Amino acid sequence: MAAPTATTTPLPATRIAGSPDQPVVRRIATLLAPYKAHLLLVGVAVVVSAALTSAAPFLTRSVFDDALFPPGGQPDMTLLFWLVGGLVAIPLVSALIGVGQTYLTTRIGNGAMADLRVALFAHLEKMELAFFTSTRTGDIQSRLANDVGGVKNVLTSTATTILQNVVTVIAAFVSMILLSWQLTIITLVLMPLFMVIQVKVGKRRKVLQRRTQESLSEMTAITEESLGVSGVLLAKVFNRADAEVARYQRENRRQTRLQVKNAMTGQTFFSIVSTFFGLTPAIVYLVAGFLINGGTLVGGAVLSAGTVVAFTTLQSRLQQPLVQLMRVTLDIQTSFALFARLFEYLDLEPSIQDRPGARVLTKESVRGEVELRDVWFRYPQTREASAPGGAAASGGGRGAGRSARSGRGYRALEVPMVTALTDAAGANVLPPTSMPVLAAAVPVEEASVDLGAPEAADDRGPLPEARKYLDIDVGDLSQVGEDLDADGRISDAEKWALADLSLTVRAGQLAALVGPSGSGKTTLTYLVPRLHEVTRGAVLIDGTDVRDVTLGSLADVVGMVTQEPYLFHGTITENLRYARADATDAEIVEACRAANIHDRIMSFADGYETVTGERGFRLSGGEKQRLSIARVLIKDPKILILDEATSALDTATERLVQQALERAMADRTTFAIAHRLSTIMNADVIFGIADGRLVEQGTHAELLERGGLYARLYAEQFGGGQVEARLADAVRFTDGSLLASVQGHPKPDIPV
Ligand SMILES: Nc1ncnc2c1ncn2[C@@H]1O[C@H](COP(=O)(O)OP(=O)(O)OP(=O)(O)O)[C@@H](O)[C@H]1O
Repeated sequence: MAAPTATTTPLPATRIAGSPDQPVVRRIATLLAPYKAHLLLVGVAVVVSAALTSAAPFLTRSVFDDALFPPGGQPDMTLLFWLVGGLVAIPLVSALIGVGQTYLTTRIGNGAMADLRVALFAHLEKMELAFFTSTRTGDIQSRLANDVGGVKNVLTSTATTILQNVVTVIAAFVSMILLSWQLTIITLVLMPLFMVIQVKVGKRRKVLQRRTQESLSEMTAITEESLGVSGVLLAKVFNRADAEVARYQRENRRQTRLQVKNAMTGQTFFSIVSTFFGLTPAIVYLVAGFLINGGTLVGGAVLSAGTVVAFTTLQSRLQQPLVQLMRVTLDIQTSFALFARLFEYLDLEPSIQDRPGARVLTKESVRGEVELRDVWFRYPQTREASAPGGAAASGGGRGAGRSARSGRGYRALEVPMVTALTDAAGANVLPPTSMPVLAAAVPVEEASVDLGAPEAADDRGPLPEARKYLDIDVGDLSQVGEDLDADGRISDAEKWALADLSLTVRAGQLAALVGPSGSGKTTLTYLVPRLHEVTRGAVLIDGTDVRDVTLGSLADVVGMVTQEPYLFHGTITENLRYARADATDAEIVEACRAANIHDRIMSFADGYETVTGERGFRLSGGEKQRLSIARVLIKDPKILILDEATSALDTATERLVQQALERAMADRTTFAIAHRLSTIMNADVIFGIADGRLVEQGTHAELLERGGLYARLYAEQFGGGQVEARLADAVRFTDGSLLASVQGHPKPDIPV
């Protein structure tokens, strides 16, 4: 079968990134739409207080021209009382309105911000796994925290500030024209120039803001990577703490520089504007003198002392809102950079989601047969939400690689266990449909599996004939795929993680996946719960394409015990109830007993209420594995995917984990990425995977007889049947004996 053309999920055209500001404005408006009523109230408050503020200068004029210095000569005290009363009432009422207005705007702003944050969080939860393996956690966190926080001001007060100031400016402007249009022209003559400069400053600030946020992202990412338990451990082990500090310091300096630049951009401009407004009253007095002297007032209007005083009062009142308006406009322009970053994430289309009309898979109705039919899969290209800076994926930090591929210890090949599974459903499950495909594609002989020669026997300690298989060179095994390249099946340009793969596991069977490191075993298992989506072909459960059922119901049916079990910071009970919120205490204890972890839990001072610590770091690898097995038992899925990961276990806990796994595998379809000989021997079917292809399948006996990939792996990894499993601190032999090792190398002189 020819390799299908690659179909990577394209990044949907971002409607916001790089587009003009207009769509952003509309989206911000959408964000504020639920708060229409509040906004209306704020509008009323703004107009009322602006009207009151604008009325004040007219009262002032009357104080001078009608009450204090009336044409008749004597002050009019009654009128003066009324006018002073008005002048006192205006600031009082304005202050009260101000309190209400602040309450409303704070509610609107914080509410909209919370909505945005939740929308972002919910959207990110829907993103496919591949997005997270290629995006740094710190970048995601930074957008949720720093960027959303950055737009807070815009959402909280900007709309009101604009409205308030626009109304004030308009009212003051109208009043000024009413008082003297000539003087008004003097005051506003430089405004157009100011506006042009302001737009330019805004553009510069926007660029700076984007860079500042990217730098903040980088800082968050560094913190997240370096100050997490794993990061600290890594830094300590490699003595890189100083280097980590230097990295953080460098980014901090950049951040400081950007912040200062950001703050200083436009300051000169604002100083000039303020100076101009400060000088205006003096200019007004001078021009007033010329106007009065030259008799140039149109229509014989009189420029009274009161008018001049009222005008300069208004003019000085105009200054503040005008400057504020300019600053706010600048803030908005700047905040667009933040909104754009946020909307970029919101616009990312999850590449794996429910199809319209997808049906619900009920646990009760599922038998658990799993078929992979002509499956081709390649990892999608990294999606970068943020082009400049590339913090999303390309960041040169050490985390980029780490998050893209979780680090794993050495392992030449994997093999399973299970003694309790006595399913008699037939050992070889090669379905008639896939048989020809397999035969035509990669019969094991054709795959030219070159596993390299076992190391020469030496005489280091006991069981020399077994020991020679313990130091397999992973590189040798990884060459398998290159042979396929030579056959032209997988070209260099199109490196498929899985290619032309068909297999079936019947309900209740145990299927062991074996093959060299990087051959695609994990990838294959991830296709079943749709953590990754097949590029071509299909994965079927009981004959139903997994794409035709809802993701939620699929997750209910498929359970996983991964290599590095994840526990969140919380109590043991909370971690276990994550599988099923309504699990009773009795069910939890029962699952823990079955997973061989109950007694250990009870030995902790706080028992089931023991806090597991960040990512369960307070627990040993074996304890975490058993807890994660208990968790999957509580979930009770029909299909189980498990990675035995024996290399993380020590001799003391390995047996406990093995027993727990045996119980977990019973009565359900199981895909085991097998690391134990007993699992392989007990498997109903063994699938040999090399370079993303199924190169052979059958039972242990069949595959041994065939003398292909499995036979070689069996000889080298399992010492031809003498090695049961490789553990963190020893090698366990099938006869029960142990050989202590350091980093996988036998140390016969260390007694176990
Ligand atoms: N998220 C990813 N993005 C790109 N490539 C990936 C990703 N995860 C795995 N790969 C690649 O896909 C191939 C198969 O990897 P996979 O983890 O499935 O192998 P494996 O057989 O489970 O290996 P191991 O036994 O070491 O766990 C490898 O070449 C690996 O580098």
